[in-house]
Amino acid sequence: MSRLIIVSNRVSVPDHKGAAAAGGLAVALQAALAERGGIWMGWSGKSSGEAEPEPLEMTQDGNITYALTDLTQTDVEEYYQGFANRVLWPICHYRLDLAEYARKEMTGYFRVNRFFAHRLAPLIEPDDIIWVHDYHLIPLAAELRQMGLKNRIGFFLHIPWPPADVVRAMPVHEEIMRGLSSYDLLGFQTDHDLENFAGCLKREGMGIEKSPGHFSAHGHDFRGGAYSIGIETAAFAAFARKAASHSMVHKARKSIEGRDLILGVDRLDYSKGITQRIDAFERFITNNPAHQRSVTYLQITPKSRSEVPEYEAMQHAVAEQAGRVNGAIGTVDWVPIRYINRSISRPILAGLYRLAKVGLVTPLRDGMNLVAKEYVAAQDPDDPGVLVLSQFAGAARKLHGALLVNPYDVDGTANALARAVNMPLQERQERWRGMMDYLLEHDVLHWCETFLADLTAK
Ligand SMILES: O=P(O)(O)OC[C@H]1O[C@H](O[C@H]2O[C@H](CO)[C@@H](O)[C@H](O)[C@H]2O)[C@H](O)[C@@H](O)[C@@H]1O
Ligand SMILES: O=c1ccn([C@@H]2O[C@H](COP(=O)(O)OP(=O)(O)O)[C@@H](O)[C@H]2O)c(=O)[nH]1
Repeated sequence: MSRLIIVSNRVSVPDHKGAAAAGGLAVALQAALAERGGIWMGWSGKSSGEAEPEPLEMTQDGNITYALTDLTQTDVEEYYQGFANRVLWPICHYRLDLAEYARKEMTGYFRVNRFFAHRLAPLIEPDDIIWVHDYHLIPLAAELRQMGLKNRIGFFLHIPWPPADVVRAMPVHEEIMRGLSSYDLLGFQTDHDLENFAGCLKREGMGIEKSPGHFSAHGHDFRGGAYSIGIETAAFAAFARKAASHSMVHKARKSIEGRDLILGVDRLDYSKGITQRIDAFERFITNNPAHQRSVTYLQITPKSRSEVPEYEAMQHAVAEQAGRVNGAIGTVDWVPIRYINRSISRPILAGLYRLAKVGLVTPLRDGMNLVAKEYVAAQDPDDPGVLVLSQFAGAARKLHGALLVNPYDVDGTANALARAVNMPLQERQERWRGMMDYLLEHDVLHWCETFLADLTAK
């Protein structure tokens, strides 16, 4: 078997203390590499100031070698906080209104990709398979090819890919499309993202789809496919069973005093639809006064990308909104919303998911959303909760047992909440069983193996 080299901006080096992981990509890649072993290269998350970063820091943990690089402060600002998270992220989440395009940051983005290529190249042997992840590193294959590399190189996009008219709003869309076209295999989360990509190539006259999933563009033939990322379903379910005895989960159960728990878990990100969700919860209580005091809504929202202005502004907006709603609908003996701004470790999270009668996952747009899958995996088969899920999350393409909502429709989400808390046991079990069977079969290993089988197929 060829050696696997994974490259992603975010790398999660295990600290063996159960520390919370930094989002779904890190969680999934850790699980995928643990099985097969290989090298995982990426950013350390640290800045070297304006000094040239030290050579790669290599760490061995089990069968995984981690290769981390620092970035200069200018690189962090232009590449990560700038072009990746103020242009590509909003554009790919259909938020043209939030995209802040600056030529300097675009130059920094391409410069850091070249820097990654130069640091990675000495590690690569001729038989290695290279798998690049996410929007931070789109130009990496083109850079490696320029250096003469002949290896198979695949790319997986963890976030949505929007339709041509949205992509075209980005001044450097042609360079980005050319970068994507340099890979041997492009993986998207859903069939919709793949269709959008094919539409972009066609609209721009940049390339053609010769047959389903086989493209030709910029003089290069490559393949594209939809590969829904999964979780470690069986392991996560086992986690959740054990978590009931965790003291923190025990305290949480005691503190809700027999009320139904509605749970939201998201990085503090405008794509997650948290403000619309709080509105929907308020509407649910206003329309269903019988549920006053009978539910508690716990929203766990670790801060994310705080140096990016749009994220900083959100911190104030959500905290203020949660406070306002608690003031408006709370009573002397009932606090309707518990809003937490800290990251919770996954073993505890698993226990909280299992405790929750409703998993409320309502992003305005999301590549996949692993929280939705973890919520399902954590349920008690004898008394499962209900997943209320945005139709705009990638997860909604496959989790047919969820109550699907349009997160922009506050009344619709409020009605779904009412339906979820009142759902009879038999319907909950039927809905859950179908989703759990799907997740057991399509776990993170299945995702990894199908992608790599396609990447290595000639
Ligand atoms: O690395 P950060 O800037 O702290 O952000 C965390 C991650 O957010 C995004 O996650 C995406 O990947 C998940 C797994 O495929 C998917 O379920 C989710 O819908 C996506 O939003 C981002 O794409 C990652 O690169 C970040 O590491
Ligand atoms: O306090 C928290 C909040 C989230 N997560 C994990 O972060 C990931 C979030 O992934 P998702 O795909 O839902 O969204 P992303 O943050 O990657 O956009 C999931 O595995 C969560 O279990 C966590 O460990 N602690």
